[in-house]
Amino acid sequence: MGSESSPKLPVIDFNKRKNPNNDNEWEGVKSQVHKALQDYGCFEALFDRVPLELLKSLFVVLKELFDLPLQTKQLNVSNTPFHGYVGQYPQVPLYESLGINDACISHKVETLEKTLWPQGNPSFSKSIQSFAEQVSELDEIVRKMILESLGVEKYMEEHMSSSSYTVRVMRYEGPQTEEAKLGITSHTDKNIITILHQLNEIQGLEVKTKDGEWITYHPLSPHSFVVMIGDAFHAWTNGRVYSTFHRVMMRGNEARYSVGLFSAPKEGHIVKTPEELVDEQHPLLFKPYNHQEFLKYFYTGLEAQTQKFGLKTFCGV
Ligand SMILES: O=C(O)CCC(=O)C(=O)O
Ligand SMILES: [Fe+2]
Repeated sequence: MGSESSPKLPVIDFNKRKNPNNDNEWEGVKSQVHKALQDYGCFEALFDRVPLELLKSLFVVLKELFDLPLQTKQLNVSNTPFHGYVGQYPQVPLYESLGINDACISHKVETLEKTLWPQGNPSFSKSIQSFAEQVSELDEIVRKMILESLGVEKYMEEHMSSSSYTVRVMRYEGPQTEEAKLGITSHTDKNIITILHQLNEIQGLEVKTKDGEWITYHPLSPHSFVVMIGDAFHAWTNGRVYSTFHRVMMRGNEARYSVGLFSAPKEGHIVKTPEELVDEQHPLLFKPYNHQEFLKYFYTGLEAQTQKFGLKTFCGV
């Protein structure tokens, strides 16, 4: 099958300054964002406010990080499941990742830097923090556009202040064969919004459409990011935006490196759908739930092993 007939993710250009004061420009992009997140739960964003030099230095420092001894990487622990060092799983032997919680807060990132490199590695803290700061602009724009599209922008401040940012860095070993091997199992993200960037030329991310077809992501530009809805935003919007299943499939000899910014409800926060989003046509889908408790339930039970939509079993109405 030629690439022309292959399905593609919607592409949305954020490169002109998207400013709420320029109504036409903002409204045009907003309706594209709303449609893409309703239909696909994700899109490819062209977003050039993250300098290429920063992405290059991030790539260099991530190679150094994953080359550290396993015992050193395992020093990055977290109370929240799937937020510290993750790897060495027999089901996904190619996968390794490391989470940097509160990635916009300098002393938190610097503490992790000193844990991983007691002699220091300022390039790590600098590039992680700059990435988080710059990409969080896009996260905020997308969240504002969705709240406005749904007529619930009055919740914007509360929505932003009840969430925090984690950066997660990923490495997928090349399987040394052209036969596709699982990099990461098909899953929906559990957080609010995920913004992913592939740091080298190695493809692998695949997104499942509502029709069950897998779309392979081929970034159009070095400024491409994938913006993806997580379960917490799906629940909060009462299903108006869709959290999509995705996975990584690896081929060939070379390792794939990617990085993501994950906005998520703060520890202890209860995700509760605003009453304005519940009516006869849109009955409540999920009862209010504690995000942290859901993560514990999901990652300690059998749910994580299956392809089921765990939030439904946890708090579906
Ligand atoms: O590496 C990627 O492109 C995808 C990673 C991913 O799906 C995740 O970390 O949740
Ligand atoms: Fe994911």
